[in-house]
Amino acid sequence: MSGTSAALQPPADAAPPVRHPDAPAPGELLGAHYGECFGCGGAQPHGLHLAARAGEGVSVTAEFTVRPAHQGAPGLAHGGVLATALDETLGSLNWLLRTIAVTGRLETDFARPVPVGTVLYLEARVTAVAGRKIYSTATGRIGGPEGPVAVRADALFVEVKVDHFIDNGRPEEIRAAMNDPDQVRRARAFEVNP
Ligand SMILES: CCCCCCCC/C=C\CCCCCCCC(=O)SCCNC(=O)CCNC(=O)[C@H](O)C(C)(C)COP(=O)(O)OP(=O)(O)OC[C@H]1O[C@@H](n2cnc3c(N)ncnc32)[C@H](O)[C@@H]1OP(=O)(O)O
Repeated sequence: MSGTSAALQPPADAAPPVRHPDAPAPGELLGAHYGECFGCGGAQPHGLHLAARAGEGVSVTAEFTVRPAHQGAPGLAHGGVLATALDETLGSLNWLLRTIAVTGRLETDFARPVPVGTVLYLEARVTAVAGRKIYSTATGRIGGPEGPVAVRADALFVEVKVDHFIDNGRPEEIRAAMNDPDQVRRARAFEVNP
């Protein structure tokens, strides 16, 4: 079963997404947006360590290997972890729009069980943009990049300013991020006209 609720249908005045002229080239690894990120950061031992690459247009591909720390049922990936992999892949589309956006809504279909040890081959693309609202879709395949779809998601991301994090994040992590030149550079790389 699959489907998208009315909240994820782009409005009539939505526009096709525009790849930012300074977006990373197709094939380029995007790297982590934050080292402590559970989805993509290298500093989280049990994190997903998801590695995303720019694709054509406003699309990305990514791979995530399911490890024992990601189990829900014995030997199978936890659904929430798989949703995280989809969320993170969709979030990495920000690099191509050069927009900072956070997930407002994420609708996920779980079509097949995903065993520990599996490589999940993810693909995501932006389908439409309406003001601050960014509509996107993703799939995760198993057995290879052309294998059967195990999970899929449709999402609405909402554009925010860097202040969203500064105002809402715990002060110690925000302070550390603002004192880290690499982090400041990465945050700026997400912004239009940095
Ligand atoms: C230098 C130091 C600083 C460090 C900087 C670090 C840079 C890092 C760079 C990049 C980070 C990227 C991270 C990616 C990680 C993966 C993605 C995630 O997991 S993100 C985490 C989970 N998501 C949240 O925590 C959002 C929590 N929610 C909110 O904060 C708000 O609800 C927010 C921002 C989503 C919207 O709030 P509003 O007050 O700004 O705007 P309103 O008016 O409510 O919504 C705008 C439009 O969107 C629709 N909308 C909002 N939420 C919706 C929903 N759930 N369903 C449908 N529509 C929704 C509304 O109906 C409205 O539409 P109409 O303009 O009226 O047409």
